[in-house]
Amino acid sequence: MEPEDYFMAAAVLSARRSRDPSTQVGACIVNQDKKVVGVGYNKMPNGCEDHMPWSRSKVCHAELNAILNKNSADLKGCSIYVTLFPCNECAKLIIQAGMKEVIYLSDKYNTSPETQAAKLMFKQAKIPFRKFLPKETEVVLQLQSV
Ligand SMILES: Nc1ccn([C@H]2C[C@H](O)[C@@H](COP(=O)(O)O)O2)c(=O)n1
Ligand SMILES: [Zn+2]
Repeated sequence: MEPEDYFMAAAVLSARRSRDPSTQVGACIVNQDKKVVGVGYNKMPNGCEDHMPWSRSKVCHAELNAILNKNSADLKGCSIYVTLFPCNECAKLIIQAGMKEVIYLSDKYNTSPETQAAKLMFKQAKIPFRKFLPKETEVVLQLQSV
């Protein structure tokens, strides 16, 4: 499997863990040695999921969780693979973490103020973003041994 397909597949698989009834988002952070250093998905804060109804305003975004789940000292020069274009709040985190590029699958909220603001900040911070173009369009996982 091509490395980039693997990294986006990791983001897609991570998104499968989200309990968001409407949009499941995954993120996978990769360092300059092409090693995965953090993955995450959108979820309610730890310990809150069973006590509060799902709320968009309280959810921790996939990018935030991937950053907080990092297994390296810092994320400078890393790439982030996301299944949905980052919002303005996540864009700030990505910029401040020193990441070097954003690769996204969906841009379904392209016209929203949050996405427009995120794009403006990435441009000003000179962080390129590009739509993911897969080599393989489908990954089949067999989890049962035969
Ligand atoms: N870059 C993003 C954008 C959104 N999310 C999360 C936040 C919500 O859980 C969901 C969006 O819900 P919708 O407005 O489609 O009902 O996705 C994220 O984690 N990262
Ligand atoms: Zn966000």
